[in-house]
Amino acid sequence: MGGEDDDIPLVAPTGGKVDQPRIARAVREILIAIGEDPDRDGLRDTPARVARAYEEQFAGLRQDPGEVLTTVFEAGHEEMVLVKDIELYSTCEHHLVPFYGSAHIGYIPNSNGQITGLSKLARLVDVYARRPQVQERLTTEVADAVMKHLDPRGVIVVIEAEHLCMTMRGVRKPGAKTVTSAVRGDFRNRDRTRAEAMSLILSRD
Ligand SMILES: Nc1nc2c(ncn2[C@@H]2O[C@H](COP(=O)(O)OP(=O)(O)OP(=O)(O)O)[C@@H](O)[C@H]2O)c(=O)[nH]1
Ligand SMILES: [Zn+2]
Repeated sequence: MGGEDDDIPLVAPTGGKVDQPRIARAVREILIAIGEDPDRDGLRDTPARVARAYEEQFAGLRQDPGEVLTTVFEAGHEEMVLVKDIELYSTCEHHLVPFYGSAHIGYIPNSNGQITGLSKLARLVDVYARRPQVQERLTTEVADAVMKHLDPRGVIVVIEAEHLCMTMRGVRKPGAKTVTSAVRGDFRNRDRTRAEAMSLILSRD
């Protein structure tokens, strides 16, 4: 890669924030490169706006999944807990365009009956979704975080998503859905447990 910005060091932003001025400069460059006038009325504020949007879109890079799953109760419940249809929005790391869909997370608490707040599972999805991602890694990262922080007997994560990089450009196949799963512990070892979770996930009511 050449260009006048070669002397800018490749360092991660500090202070828990993205480097907004740097993003704004880069977006201005992109606008020029596509043949736009970055100083016309409609675009003048766009570089700064994109920088602010990226602050939110990539906030997960600076969040610790362990902090999200801290609220752990002992409820004595040792059967499956399943939160389904968790809406998710992420950014494809190949094209930096969105992919979006639903995540479903089921787990079986350990013999201490340790459970977490239901909202924490949805927050966990956001921590990993708000990063440049591929769907497979998003799925395994959520599963591994639940295993690590809740120490359950098993976890299953299923994600269904549509990728705008396959819809608005490239192969252009609107409606194509990618389904990924990650199973750990009892969900991996016991066919009936996995089948029960899948039938609950696939039931549409
Ligand atoms: N496995 C996987 N692939 C993804 C994901 N998001 C996007 N892709 C794919 O990443 C691939 C990148 O392929 P490349 O050939 O390097 O890029 P490209 O020339 O833009 O490819 P096309 O999209 O086919 O035009 C494409 O096939 C995308 O569909 C994802 O979450 N998981
Ligand atoms: Zn893509």
